[in-house]
Amino acid sequence: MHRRTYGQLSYQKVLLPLNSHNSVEPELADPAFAGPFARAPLTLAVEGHDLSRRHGSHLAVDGVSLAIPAGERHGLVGPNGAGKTTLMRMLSATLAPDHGSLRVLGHDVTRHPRAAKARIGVVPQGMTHDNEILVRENLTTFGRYHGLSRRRAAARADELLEMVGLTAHARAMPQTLSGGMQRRLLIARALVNDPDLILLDEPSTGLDPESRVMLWDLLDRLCATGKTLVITTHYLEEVERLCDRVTVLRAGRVRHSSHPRRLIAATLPKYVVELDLPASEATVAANKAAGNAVAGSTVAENTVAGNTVPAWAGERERLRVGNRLLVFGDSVADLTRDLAAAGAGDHLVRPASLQDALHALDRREETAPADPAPVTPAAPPGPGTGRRGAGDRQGARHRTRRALPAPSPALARRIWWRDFTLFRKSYRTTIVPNFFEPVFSLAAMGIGLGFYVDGAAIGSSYASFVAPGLLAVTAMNGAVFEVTYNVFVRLRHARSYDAAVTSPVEPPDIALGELMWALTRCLVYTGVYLAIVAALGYAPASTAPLAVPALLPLGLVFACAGLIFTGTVRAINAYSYFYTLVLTPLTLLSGVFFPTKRLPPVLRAVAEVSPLHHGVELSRALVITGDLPAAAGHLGWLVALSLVLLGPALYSLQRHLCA
Ligand SMILES: Nc1ncnc2c1ncn2[C@@H]1O[C@H](COP(=O)(O)OP(=O)(O)OP(=O)(O)O)[C@@H](O)[C@H]1O
Repeated sequence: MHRRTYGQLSYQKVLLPLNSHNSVEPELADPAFAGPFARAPLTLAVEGHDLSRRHGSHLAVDGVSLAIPAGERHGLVGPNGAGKTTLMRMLSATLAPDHGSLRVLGHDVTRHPRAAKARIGVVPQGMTHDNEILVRENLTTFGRYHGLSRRRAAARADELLEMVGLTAHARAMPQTLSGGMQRRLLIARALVNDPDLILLDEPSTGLDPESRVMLWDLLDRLCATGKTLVITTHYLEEVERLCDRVTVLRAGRVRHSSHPRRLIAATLPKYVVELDLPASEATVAANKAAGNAVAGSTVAENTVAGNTVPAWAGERERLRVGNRLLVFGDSVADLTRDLAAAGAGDHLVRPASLQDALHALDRREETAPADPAPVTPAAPPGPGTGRRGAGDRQGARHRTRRALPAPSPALARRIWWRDFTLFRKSYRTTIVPNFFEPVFSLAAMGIGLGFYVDGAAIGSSYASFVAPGLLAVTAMNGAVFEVTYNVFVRLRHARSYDAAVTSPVEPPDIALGELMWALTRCLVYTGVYLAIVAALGYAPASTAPLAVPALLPLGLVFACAGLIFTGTVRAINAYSYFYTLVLTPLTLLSGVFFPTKRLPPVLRAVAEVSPLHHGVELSRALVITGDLPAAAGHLGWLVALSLVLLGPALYSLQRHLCA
């Protein structure tokens, strides 16, 4: 059924529409955010020179140079841990190299990551869906991150869902899809911005054979329109089938780079016959000890149909992989004749594959005298694919630093919108704790306990005293919850921010968007609570409505503090310290339930500099006494503190998302 959805018709629909300037909202159409329409003709899609990157003390990418012509399909292969994903993250402008220079689609990725990302599509290795929103919303939200208008993003999502055969699942949650369907969703998301360069990190993992063929078909069609593909995969037949060029990485270095067939031809004869060897443990051990896995070595005790291998294989190149023996030759007829003469019966003779070539090259390197120089046939024009020596890197003057971008309010609004979309669906579950908790506290502490409290000591009824204090607590709690647990889960577990930063969204945009959403919650909850307090007659001053906007700086202080804390914690349990050792004592001791002058002097001094205390006093000044000068003093203090915390909060996610 879904085969047809990959067909020519839907594909054409998907590729064409974004070339219109009208599809991107004007506020995002500036040179720094080039958007999908900045399409100068390019000869090289990727120009990387001497790229290195460490993760801690481990050198994951070590002096890699790459030149990928526009329109090329480039395969990156290598064993686990070779550095493919690290290199792909550099190409996607989400990870800066420690050393070296990298231009992608004409943009220096360390200086202008947004401009580069606007023209790149990324299919990541991990499942980085936004699991809090629906399948279709994943695509519309991502379209919004790329600057599409709401209507355009919706239309684009429908086109892409149809193309990858997920229309019937548009209203499902991503985690309910099968693994292969989830990967198709990732592929659709990568195409939202009609990218010029598509980076696919193991895209066919988890796809069934039919879906894999469909993926290849789709990639063929994308390439036919001049798009550049870079694919990492462990399926080498996929590279042979798809790629114009393959780069082989090992231990972070380029070992080989060539057209797959040229690499095979430069390494091995054209054909191979594959034979099962008797696999007695003694034989395997003896072969290993004698180094018989190496092409051309003696395999005296291995026999095929009673003949020793050398007797019929002659001087042919041989390669042992496990219990299989591969014998190579340039002529099918010769191989077949010799096998028949040896009485080996029918055997499949097949063309030598990339897998065979890489095995042979690995074995040669393992046994060759130490010579790190890679085999690099036929490099394309450009900076080349070789590796500079360690001396060159040590001599490199500059250490590459990724620019810290200023937050974009337009993109932050899209993060805010995503949170709002989620809230619209789940407000019933958050409404109870956030709306009613302060009301219950007022009823129990203010009205109930207040019956036993001498109102004369505080100059008003106890409930009137507690009500504005709880308003400040509501502002604090409303703001802080969003940037602690929720942001932590998106950052560390769901990893949906990892996906967002492959679009022009940068970590400070996410931080700003989350702060804006925290303030929205603060505004809504304090507004509703104040309305209840006023209805009960505990907000006598005419200035009381001003308390809602005036408490926003208090919310911002705690939202910034929560976000900074979130940027430092590794485990969600750490929040119990934050809530138990910081927020609870503040709530109990900052003058909400009794005047701070009742505290011992040291504790009183600490309590009275706390932002919550200033929020409580600000709230009382506006809700009870209407004392505007006193309110202005507390407000000024809170504004100053929030400005101090804002910078660190905006960059608190940078280290996690771009390192
Ligand atoms: N964020 C990180 N922190 C610490 N080490 C890392 C990080 N990312 C990668 N590494 C290490 O860097 C090396 C290269 O990892 P990378 O994921 O780039 O390899 P890969 O070739 O993509 O591997 P695979 O084929 O398994 O996906 C590995 O040793 C890995 O453990």
